[in-house]
Amino acid sequence: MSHRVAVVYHSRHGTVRALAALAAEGARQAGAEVRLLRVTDDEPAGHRWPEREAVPEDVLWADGLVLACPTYYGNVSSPFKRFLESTSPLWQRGLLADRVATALTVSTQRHGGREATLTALHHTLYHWGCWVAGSDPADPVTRAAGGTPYGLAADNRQGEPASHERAAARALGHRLATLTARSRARFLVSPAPAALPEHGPHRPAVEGPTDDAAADVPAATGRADAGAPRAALPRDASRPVRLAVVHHGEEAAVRVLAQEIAAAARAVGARVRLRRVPGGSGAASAAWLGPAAAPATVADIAWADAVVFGAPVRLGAPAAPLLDFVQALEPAEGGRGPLWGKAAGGFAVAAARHAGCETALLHLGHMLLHGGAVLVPPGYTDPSVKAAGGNPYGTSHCRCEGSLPTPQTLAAAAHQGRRTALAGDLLRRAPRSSRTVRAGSADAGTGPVRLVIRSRGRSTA
Ligand SMILES: Cc1cc2nc3c(=O)[nH]c(=O)nc-3n(C[C@H](O)[C@H](O)[C@H](O)COP(=O)(O)O)c2cc1C
Repeated sequence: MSHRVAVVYHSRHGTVRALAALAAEGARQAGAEVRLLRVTDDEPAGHRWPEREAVPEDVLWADGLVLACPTYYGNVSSPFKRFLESTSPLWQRGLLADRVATALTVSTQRHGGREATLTALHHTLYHWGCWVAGSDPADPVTRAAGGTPYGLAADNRQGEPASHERAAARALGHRLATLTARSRARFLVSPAPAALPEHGPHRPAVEGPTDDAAADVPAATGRADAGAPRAALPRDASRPVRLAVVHHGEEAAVRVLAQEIAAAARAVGARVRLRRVPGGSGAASAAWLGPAAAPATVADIAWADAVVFGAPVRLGAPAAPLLDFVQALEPAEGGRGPLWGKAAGGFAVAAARHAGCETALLHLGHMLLHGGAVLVPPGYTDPSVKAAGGNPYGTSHCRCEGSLPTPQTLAAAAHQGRRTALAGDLLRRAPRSSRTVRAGSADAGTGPVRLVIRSRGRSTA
């Protein structure tokens, strides 16, 4: 059974529809089974396009999604937003997570809110727990179509897109379907969450200078691996998945979150490099945190299959040294940089509850899309996310809750570490015929290695 892509569009005058149809064509060329579906316009005199009306169950059916709508006042058009909101009962049951998804929009003014619309569509996808892919920044058709890596942003041409936009739409559908095929090589396999650690002075979850040389040795004293399986990742014949955890900031909260993410990924079988971006004015490190991680290099990102970045929040964005480091990953024009095609995400530490953790993580996400990464946000894919304050964009801690992350936030960080490693492992593999692994089957594991097999709510309807 091939992978399934739903292309859902709203279009009043036909331009979005034309591009959506081309994205569907590109997805089919990449081997996907495709549904092209419309959201009905609310203009009584508007067109009634012939495609079937989308229903929430189409999202359930799909492994991959292209969300396509016009830009209205710098935002998602209201009929399309209504469709997104109609999925709420499925979202509440956690059934929309782990689709690979991308976005497409059209506006009349070149700078009239297209990027705002694309990123607004991403926000919904983060809440669903989907993986967010943009257009390929290394593909010449992306540059020819205006260069946004957030999806496709095209001119309003009354139903007749220009040839460079047609090519970009096809390429977007093709890329989405290719990534989707990888993502569903198997259902995601998540380890059972470890018991919440006790609050108090944090014992480093990853000890000493951490690098891949030590990475095959499970963390001996860490809390993140307590009760977690030792070999939960579906093993590739060649090597385990590699995760780089790159943080800036010496303060305890940042370091502890980075260590927790690293240890949790290591506990499910990933090789991990915990790295630090030096510079700036961070609070001094506490001695009990152990030696500082080695400085991050571009080679660490090139080595990794998945990356989690973290930093303190400064003025609503990640602190400048981390931004500098991510900027340095930008490839030469037309090339693929070290982030390209990899699973990526972030965590943030702010001074106050609403002082920029969300904006910092969204900002980081934009940068990662410029590198061609696939964003793997936590969404609400684990109870720990809501217990930690419910940030679906990445793990976040505010110093108003203490200098150290709460046990709930540590659990959310551990979940993000496992999830990002698992996604990285799937994305690095070539598509292959998949075997459905069902909860409760022998494949689900027995004894001390207990796996939670989470079906993605894939519908056969
Ligand atoms: C209510 C409304 C709001 C709009 N807001 C914007 C806008 O913020 N920026 C812009 O450039 N175009 C704006 N437009 C123009 C639409 O983006 C354009 O008509 C649409 O993308 C065409 O797509 P379609 O051919 O698929 O209907 C707006 C149009 C309407 C009807």
